[in-house]
Amino acid sequence: MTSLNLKTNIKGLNGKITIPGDKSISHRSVMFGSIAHGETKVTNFLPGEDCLSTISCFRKLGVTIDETDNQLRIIGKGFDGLTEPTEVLDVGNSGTTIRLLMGILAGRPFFSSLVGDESIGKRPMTRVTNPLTEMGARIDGRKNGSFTPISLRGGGLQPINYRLPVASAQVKSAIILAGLQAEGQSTIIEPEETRDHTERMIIRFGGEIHKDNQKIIVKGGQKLTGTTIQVPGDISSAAFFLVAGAIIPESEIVLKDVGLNPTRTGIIEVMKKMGASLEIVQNDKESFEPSGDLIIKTSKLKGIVIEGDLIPKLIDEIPIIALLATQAEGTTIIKDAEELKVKETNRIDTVVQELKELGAKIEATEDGMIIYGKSVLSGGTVSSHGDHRIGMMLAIAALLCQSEAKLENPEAISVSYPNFFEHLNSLIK
Ligand SMILES: O=C(O)C1=C[C@@H](OP(=O)(O)O)[C@@H](O)[C@H](O)C1
Ligand SMILES: C=C(OP(=O)(O)O)C(=O)O
Repeated sequence: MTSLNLKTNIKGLNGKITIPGDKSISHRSVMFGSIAHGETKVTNFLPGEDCLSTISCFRKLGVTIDETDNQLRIIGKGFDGLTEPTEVLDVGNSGTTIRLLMGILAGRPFFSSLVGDESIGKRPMTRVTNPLTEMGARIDGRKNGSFTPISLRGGGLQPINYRLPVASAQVKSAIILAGLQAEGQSTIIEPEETRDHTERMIIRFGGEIHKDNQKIIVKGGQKLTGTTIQVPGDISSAAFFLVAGAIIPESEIVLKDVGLNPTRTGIIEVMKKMGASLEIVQNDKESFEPSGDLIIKTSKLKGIVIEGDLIPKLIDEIPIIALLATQAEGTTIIKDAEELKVKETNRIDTVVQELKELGAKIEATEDGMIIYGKSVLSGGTVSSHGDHRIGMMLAIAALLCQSEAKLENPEAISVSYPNFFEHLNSLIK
């Protein structure tokens, strides 16, 4: 583990950056390319560590995947073409990889075992293993099947009618992927709408799925066909520069080709409500995932309440929204965000602890946090705690710090944004 001296006391972030590919869509492009028949070509694939873990797992399942310059060529042989792995499948730090992969493996009549890093070892898996077991998969794992390492023997799945106990796109997607292999029709009801990239992928790969508000219906036994996927920029990565542009004096940043799927744009809604000077130029090119350019300028902000069905649409952006709120006049309250406790870290605790260290006035609550603005950030030594989003949030916070700031374990950032510091430095005069 290393530490990095961060840039502090900056005025003016100016310029244009092209945000790297969306992590959720990159994962799914590998998975769907693998379970479809024929060739899939992916452009603007995110070469972050999480997505590389997904590639590595599918190669171990017998799929040929060529990767050059953020482009993939995947030779899919259908669900039936996946083969029993001779090695353990290592998902690294990636919750999306393990949970969606279990949905695919649940339908495969062979044995596999899954492990991940220390953080994955603390994240709950029964939310996925319970419905998959109900469908007929045989799954076991540490602490009565709750945590990795996990072993799985799939095949012979029955369809399911399932009401999700938590709003989670990973759980929904795992059941959809198992449902595609079940005998009959499955129905999934989500408590709040979550990101719908899996549903869009099925249609892009020539399959069928029906959505009626929060009710999703998927038929088993469908044959998917390889296609081309152009991955848009990741709005969750863009979020760091949206906030940086809004809070650093004398800034104007253009973010090119950012994904604008309405199930992901909660951050835009929040920033506009807080008074940010944010312009959206929607791309008109026809795509299965909408995108556009975002232009952000230094803004005068006010505190707001963030809660309810907006939370799943900005769940990964809450750490950086907390920083934004420290620079708004008045109080910001974030509620209904208990899910933050089971991410790469307990993000309620890590955000509060690290922003406090820099001088922010912020307190944790049972389901979120309260941030009192506007506060002056001083400086100090902070840590990513091995969580990429905490690391990037702290690097942006440091830009406002009046004295030195040091980040421990900055390496974690390469999980979702390997060239983050290169992009940040290109905007500093
Ligand atoms: O489906 C996905 O790609 C993701 C869903 C979300 O997790 P949950 O489903 O656990 O909310 C999100 O936090 C994660 O970064 C990516
Ligand atoms: C929670 C995240 O990812 P995952 O669940 O895939 O580890 C994230 O990227 O913020």
